[in-house]
Amino acid sequence: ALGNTVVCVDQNEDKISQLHEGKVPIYEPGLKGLIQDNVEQGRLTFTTDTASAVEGAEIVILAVGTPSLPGGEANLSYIEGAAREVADAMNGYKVIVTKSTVPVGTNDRIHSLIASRTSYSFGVASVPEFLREGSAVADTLQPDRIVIGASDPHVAAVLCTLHEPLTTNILTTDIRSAEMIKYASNAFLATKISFINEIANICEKVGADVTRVAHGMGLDQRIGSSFLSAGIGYGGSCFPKDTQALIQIAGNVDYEFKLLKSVVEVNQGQRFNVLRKLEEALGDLEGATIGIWGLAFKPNTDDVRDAPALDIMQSLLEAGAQIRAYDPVATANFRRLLDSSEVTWADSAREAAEGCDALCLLTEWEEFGEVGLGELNELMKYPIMIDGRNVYSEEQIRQSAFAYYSVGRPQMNNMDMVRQRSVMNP
Ligand SMILES: NC(=O)c1ccc[n+]([C@@H]2O[C@H](COP(=O)([O-])OP(=O)(O)OC[C@H]3O[C@@H](n4cnc5c(N)ncnc54)[C@H](O)[C@@H]3O)[C@@H](O)[C@H]2O)c1
Ligand SMILES: O=c1ccn([C@@H]2O[C@H](COP(=O)(O)OP(=O)(O)O[C@H]3O[C@H](CO)[C@@H](O)[C@H](O)[C@H]3O)[C@@H](O)[C@H]2O)c(=O)[nH]1
Repeated sequence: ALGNTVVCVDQNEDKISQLHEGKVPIYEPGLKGLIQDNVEQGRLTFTTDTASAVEGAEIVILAVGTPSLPGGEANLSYIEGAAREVADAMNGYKVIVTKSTVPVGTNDRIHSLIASRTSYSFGVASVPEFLREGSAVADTLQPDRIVIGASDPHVAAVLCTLHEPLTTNILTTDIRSAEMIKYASNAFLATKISFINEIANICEKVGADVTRVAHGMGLDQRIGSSFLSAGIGYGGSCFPKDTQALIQIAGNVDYEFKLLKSVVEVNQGQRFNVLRKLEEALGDLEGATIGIWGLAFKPNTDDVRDAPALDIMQSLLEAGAQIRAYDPVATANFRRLLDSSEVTWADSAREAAEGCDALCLLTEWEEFGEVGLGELNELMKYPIMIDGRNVYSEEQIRQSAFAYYSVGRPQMNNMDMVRQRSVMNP
C-alpha cells in the first residue's frame, strides 16, 4: 500500500551515518522518538543512494534546500540536481512531489527536466510544507491544511490518499497556485510580524502597551491573535529568504511588491532597536560587558540561520563591547557563523549574566524564566535588561530592581536603583 515505508535520502554522508546510529542531526522536540519508533517498526530507513531509493518508490518527495542567491532569488540548483538524479533512476511510473519551497513555475520546469531524461511516464505535484521549526512534529502530524497542486487527477488522488490520515482539510488545486500559496502564506505571516513591530515602535512613543493592543486586535476573528508578538523581528531559514524570493518572483514579471519590500525593511531595522536601547541605558558601549540570552532564531531549535542575534552581536563587537552569550542548544551552530575572542560562551543562563552591565534577552527559551530577577540582580553588575521578546510581566519588573526596556511597552526604568548600584560597585 502507498506510504507504508519511507526511505530518506541525503547526499550528506555525515547526516545519514548519524541517523543510522540513532542520532538526529538537528535539535527538534519529539523527532528522535518518532524516528526511533518508525525505524523499529521497519517503516523508515536512511541512505545516501538516491537511485536505489527511487527504484523502490511509488512516490518521490523532493525536500532539498532552496536558499537565497545573493540577489534574493531562490537557488534552484539543488532541486534541479535532485530532479535529474530522480529522472536517471526511473524504472517505471512514479509520482514526483516537490515539498521544497520553490518559485511559481518551478514544478513545470522540473516536469520538462525529468521528461527530457527519461521515457518512463510520471506525474508531478507541488505539495508545499508549512511546518515550523520547534514544533515540526505536531505541525506535520496535525497540519492546519495540506495543499496539493497537481494537473493530473490521478496524481491528486494518489496524494490525497497519502495525506488523508493526517487531516480532512486537503485542498487540491493547480500547480502554480499551490506554489504561490506557500510564498503568500509566509509573506503574510511576515507582514503580520512587521506590522505589529511598527505598532510597537509607535506604542513606545505614545505610551501604549503593544501586548494589550495585540490582544485587543486579536479578539477580532478576522485578524486572529497569532503572529502578533512584537519583538526583534523574524529570522530563521524561511521568512527572510521566502520574502526576498517573492519580491524577486514579482519583479521578474515587472511587478514591484511594495508592501513586502517594506515588511523586509522594517524587519531589518527592528533588531537594531536592541542596540539603541542599550546605548540609551549605558551610553557608549565601548568596554561594556553585555549578556546575551538566546542565539537561536526562535526557541526549541538549534537553527541559527538569519538569527537576529547574529546582527546584534556583530554590532556590539563593532562598538567595542565584551559579550557573554548563552543558548541552551544553538551555541555550537552559532559559533560556526560568528566567533570572537571578545565573546565568552557561557554554559548556563546564570553564567552568561555574571558581571554584565546589561542583559539582552533575544530568544524566549522557557528556562530563562526560571532565573528569578532578584537572583539575576545579584549576578549582574547593573540590573539593566533589554527584553527583545516581552517575556517579563509588568508586575515582575515592578517588584525587581531592573531598569527594563522591552518592545512596545512602557519603559520601566528604575534608573535610580541602577545609579545607586553604580555608586556601590564603581
Ligand atoms: N526548515 C523548515 O522549517 C521548512 C519549513 C517549510 C518548508 N521548508 C522548505 O524545505 C526545503 C528544505 O529546507 P531545509 O531547512 O530542510 O534545508 P536544509 O538545507 O537544512 O536541508 C536540505 C538537505 O538536502 C540535502 N540535499 C541537497 N541536494 C540533495 C540531493 N541532490 N540529494 C540528496 N540530498 C540532497 C542537503 O544535503 C541537506 O541535508 C526548503 O525549500 C525550505 O524552504 C523548510
Ligand atoms: O508573533 C510572532 C511570531 C513569530 N515571530 C518570529 O518569526 C520567526 C519565524 O517563526 P515561526 O514562523 O514560528 O518559525 P519557522 O520555523 O520559521 O516557520 C515559518 O517558516 C516555515 C518555512 O517556510 C513555514 O513552514 C512555517 O509555516 C512558518 O511559520 C521567528 O524568528 C520568530 O521569533 C515573531 O517575531 N512574532
